[in-house]
Amino acid sequence: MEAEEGEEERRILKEVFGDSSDDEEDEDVSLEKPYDNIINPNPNWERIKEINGLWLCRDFLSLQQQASLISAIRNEGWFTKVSQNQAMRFGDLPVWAIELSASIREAICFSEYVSEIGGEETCDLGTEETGPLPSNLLWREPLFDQLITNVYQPGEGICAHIDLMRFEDGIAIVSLESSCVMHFTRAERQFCSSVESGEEKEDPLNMKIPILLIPGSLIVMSGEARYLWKHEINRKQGFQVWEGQEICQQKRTSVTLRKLCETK
Ligand SMILES: O=C(O)CCC(=O)C(=O)O
Ligand SMILES: [Fe+2]
Repeated sequence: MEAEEGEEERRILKEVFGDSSDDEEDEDVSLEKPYDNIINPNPNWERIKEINGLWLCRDFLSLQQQASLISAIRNEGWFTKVSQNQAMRFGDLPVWAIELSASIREAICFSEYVSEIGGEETCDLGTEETGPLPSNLLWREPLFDQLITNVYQPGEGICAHIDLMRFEDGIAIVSLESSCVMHFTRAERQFCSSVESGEEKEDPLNMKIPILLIPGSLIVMSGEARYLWKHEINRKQGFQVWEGQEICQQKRTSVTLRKLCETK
């Protein structure tokens, strides 16, 4: 069984990177490495303009890093049966998750952000107002001490929710294996009554904001995005639509990193 799994991993790596048997340069694609920590030197961050505190980095992990992260998760042995679809860790995280947290911090603090302040495009280096995480969260220690890995089969998702208050502000989600659309809706939806009919009409601001999470992408939520908006992944027929096309669903894995609130 283990030998079969090793064979399967080699087959996937070969599919992603080609046959590297005689190529010395490719020898660092090692299954032994917990997680390949060479970060993208220039990740592209996108501020989601409708939602304060929501940032998306589509090119956070290279194909190689995604493969080594998937391999590290698989090596944990958490998901040996199809019925196992979630694993949580608190406190001391696996080495690959500590390295992933370090990569998240680096991707945030070494990037330049294009943001719109007063209608003008400006480039800022991770300042409180413009970066994916305010500096008090970015530099806390540890950045994250709680991990959830979720595995979703086609059709499976997660209901609209706000993450529990026992977690601090500043939450990161890394997507792997396949794309999905995550929808954000305001936690307190507002209604206004129509004078004529007495019916409740939804405020136009009560939008549902779709975000495409591709494999290797990272989203970071803080402030309003974390506390005032719910997020959900509805993978029922008709909900996973992007640019007018229903996404072809496959197995998806995600890694959510959070920090537990201090207990008094
Ligand atoms: O799988 C995801 O992308 C989201 C997971 C999530 O929202 C959670 O675990 O709270
Ligand atoms: Fe969540």
